[in-house]
Amino acid sequence: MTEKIAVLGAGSWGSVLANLLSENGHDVYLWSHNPEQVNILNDQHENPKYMKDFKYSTTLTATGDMEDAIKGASVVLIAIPTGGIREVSNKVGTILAKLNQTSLVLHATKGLEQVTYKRPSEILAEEIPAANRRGIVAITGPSHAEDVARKDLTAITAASADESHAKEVQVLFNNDYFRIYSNDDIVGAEFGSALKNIIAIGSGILSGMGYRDNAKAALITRGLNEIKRLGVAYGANPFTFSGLSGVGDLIVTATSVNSRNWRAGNQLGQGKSLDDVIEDMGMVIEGVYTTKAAYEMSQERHVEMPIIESIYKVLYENADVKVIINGLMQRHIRSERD
Ligand SMILES: NC(=O)C1=CN([C@@H]2O[C@H](COP(=O)(O)OP(=O)(O)OC[C@H]3O[C@@H](n4cnc5c(N)ncnc54)[C@H](OP(=O)(O)O)[C@@H]3O)[C@@H](O)[C@H]2O)C=CC1
Ligand SMILES: O=C(CO)COP(=O)(O)O
Repeated sequence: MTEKIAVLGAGSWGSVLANLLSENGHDVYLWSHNPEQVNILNDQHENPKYMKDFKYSTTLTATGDMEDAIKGASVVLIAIPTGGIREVSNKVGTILAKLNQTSLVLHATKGLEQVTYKRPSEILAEEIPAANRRGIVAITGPSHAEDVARKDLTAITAASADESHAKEVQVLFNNDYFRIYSNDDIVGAEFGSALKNIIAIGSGILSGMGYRDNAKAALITRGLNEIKRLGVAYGANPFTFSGLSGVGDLIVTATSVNSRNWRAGNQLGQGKSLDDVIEDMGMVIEGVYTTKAAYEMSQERHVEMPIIESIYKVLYENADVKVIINGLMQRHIRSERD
């Protein structure tokens, strides 16, 4: 069945998901706050800042008017970085209430809010009145926008406390190259997808310093342990971290040159400053901000996370990476299962 779907956020991920949904036959409105970007998307079917050389479907409509995008949409998908999701969700809530409309709300954001430590779905629940949302679903998992754009085989997770909503999302997105699994543990799915970005930065740092595959495997495996520990302390199901939103997303981000988090780490490992890395990337590096939130959360709940704490010290306290690595390797010896 054809649905009207609003996709909010025309960066790399929002625009590629909108394109996929449009090619799946839905009536898709892609909202951007940048009028110039809207014009180029509608006239030339391109999004040069975010997806160089990619041609979007001619059936996709871009708009700068959020109300126009949302009006009559059964589904609203928010694909905005964590730093902007509260502001955009608040606008969505206001518009839905004004229209007296109830929609299924999805998000594709991977991070934790600064200061509040809230997950994206918690922010949506606070900003969009309950009467105007039928449910909240997180779509997350190993999925570089560049790979989805070229129709590479991709499998991700739709997670919702009410799994029936996640199942609705499966039907909207599934096609012959994009497959969605459902999960009822939205807490675990959001923790896994937020925290993997920190480990991806660490993996990039190691590569930038010349370390190779053994180091990467050690970091990913022990990093996953820390992700799981913090997630479980905040109510996640440990099983979720073995799935697509856990180890799956960790693999794709911590091993790929397509990952902005990995690339940021790689440049840091080669000696570039964090400010220069952020400026040159021109796209969001979620892990930089999530590192701060995760470190503070681990302190609050007394969860031991030596790797994430080390990455925090490198990013925020200008710690010497070689000294940090030495400290990690010389920690007290212990059982793998502790
Ligand atoms: N790229 C990917 O492969 C994937 C990304 N994700 C996640 O999706 C989320 C979005 O990432 P992505 O699309 O890659 O990010 P990008 O940096 O590519 O694009 C971000 C987009 O959001 C817009 N934006 C940011 N803040 C606001 C705001 N307050 N109001 C309106 N628009 C805003 C930006 O506008 P402007 O151009 O004006 O800055 C830009 O269009 C992130 O959490 C990311 O981790 C998840 C899976 C895959
Ligand atoms: O989440 C992603 C892939 O699943 C994208 O990761 P980056 O933001 O590091 O590019």
